[in-house]
Amino acid sequence: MIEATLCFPLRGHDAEIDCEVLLIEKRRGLGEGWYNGPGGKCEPGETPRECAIRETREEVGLEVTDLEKAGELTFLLDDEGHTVCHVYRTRSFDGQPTSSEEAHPEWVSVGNVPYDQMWADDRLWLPGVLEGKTVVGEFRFEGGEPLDEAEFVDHDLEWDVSL
Ligand SMILES: Nc1nc2c([nH]c(=O)n2[C@H]2C[C@H](O)[C@@H](COP(=O)(O)OP(=O)(O)OP(=O)(O)O)O2)c(=O)[nH]1
Repeated sequence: MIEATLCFPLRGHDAEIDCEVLLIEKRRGLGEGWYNGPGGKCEPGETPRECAIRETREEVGLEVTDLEKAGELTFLLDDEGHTVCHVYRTRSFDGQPTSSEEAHPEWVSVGNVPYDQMWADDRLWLPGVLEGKTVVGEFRFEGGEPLDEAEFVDHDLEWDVSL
């Protein structure tokens, strides 16, 4: 199974109207053209936390620290494990988000996340993650590779788990 990560940097107050999340518009690869958090596949020998920090640096030039584990998501494609994705959030970072070949960063109000331009499952778990909850989820897709062209058919979520 592919091991991957997502990191959601947050800034502002906890109240929904004030708080913003750094999303990227993905410019290539899986999920191209959609919004997501910075992240990507783990390299050999790398921990998911190290991967999330590296991917955020490579994609948007931000040095994130104090990552809090917020979720563990398993994506099944045609009943086989395809990707396990480790989800982090953080309020600690240095630098200014900068566009790269892979990603165009954008601060978005957490009440205004463009779920209609994201993976179909994100509206089910990302709001809770941005509110500070933890989640373990399983998401079933059907229709063959690539995952981002398969159909999202079913899910199972457990909240407030210890990760
Ligand atoms: N928000 C969200 N992200 C997902 C879903 N499924 C899924 O693989 N991802 C994430 C995990 C990874 O961060 C990212 C895919 O990895 P990636 O960005 O490295 O993919 P890529 O094909 O561009 O890889 P690369 O060749 O550039 O290394 O998409 C999903 O359903 N929702």
